[in-house]
Amino acid sequence: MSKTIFITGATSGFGAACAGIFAENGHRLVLNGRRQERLEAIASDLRARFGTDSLLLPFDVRDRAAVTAAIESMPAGWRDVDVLINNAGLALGRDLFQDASLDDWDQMLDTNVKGLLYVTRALVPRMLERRRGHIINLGSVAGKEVYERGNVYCASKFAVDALNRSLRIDLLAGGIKVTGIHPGAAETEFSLVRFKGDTDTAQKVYQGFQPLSARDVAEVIYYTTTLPPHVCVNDLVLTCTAQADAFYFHKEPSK
Ligand SMILES: NC(=O)C1=CN([C@@H]2O[C@H](COP(=O)(O)OP(=O)(O)OC[C@H]3O[C@@H](n4cnc5c(N)ncnc54)[C@H](OP(=O)(O)O)[C@@H]3O)[C@@H](O)[C@H]2O)C=CC1
Ligand SMILES: O=CCS(=O)(=O)O
Repeated sequence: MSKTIFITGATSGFGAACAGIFAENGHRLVLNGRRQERLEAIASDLRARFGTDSLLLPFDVRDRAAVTAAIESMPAGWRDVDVLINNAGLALGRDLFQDASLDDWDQMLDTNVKGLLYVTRALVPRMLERRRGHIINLGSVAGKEVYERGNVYCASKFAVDALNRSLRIDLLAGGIKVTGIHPGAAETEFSLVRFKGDTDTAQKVYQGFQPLSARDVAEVIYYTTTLPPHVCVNDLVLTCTAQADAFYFHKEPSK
């Protein structure tokens, strides 16, 4: 049965890979991100390859009024969202607490925590009316353990972890599934964003080991949506084989 899958941050990385895997499997998509031209290119590619129907909602998840207006503007036939993937997010900087930028902190907390809350709060009432829905929130290994210079990014992902647990309790009687997905290092645009366009520094993050790909993460997310209605993956940490936790990697020296 075709489901409606709402993906935030679908212009890149995990979000774009999720769009691809759900399209391949016959589902229709509500795609969000700030870069409208990328959303259009992804939707057009998926329509050509799989005949996928997509509704594009290009808004900034930090803008509460824009989130509400976009979700209220969804045509009637699109409002029954079966799976919400709260994926939009970012890290900015890798600085000691005392050196870090307050603007970076604001952007991380506003996107990773408040953006997730705004989108979820707008979609949950209809899920509860239908007694059906699956909310999948992208946390991180950084939301399970803190690391040096991770301070506010880690805090934002610990907040996601807390919200997963809290939502699961509050929505329990409504029959809504809540899944936390916590990837380790994955090569996407994440490090390029974190290091503000410094490609050398971004590439060094992934040297000496094979990181997860966006597709690896999307396949695991997709799997959690294929289980019977009475089965929910509550919390899932996935790393590449060369990563044990937020700190420990096995890296081969560069040749
Ligand atoms: N890559 C990694 O190693 C890991 C990443 N994560 C988390 O996974 C999620 C996806 O990251 P990843 O795919 O790697 O990174 P990317 O940078 O490749 O993708 C991030 C996506 O988020 C969107 N986004 C960022 N800010 C906003 C905003 N204010 N409003 C709407 N969309 C926004 C971007 O779209 P646009 O710029 O067009 O708005 C983009 O589509 C993030 O939450 C990240 O923290 C977790 C663990 C590991
Ligand atoms: O969330 C992303 C992974 S890491 O950079 O914090 O290890």
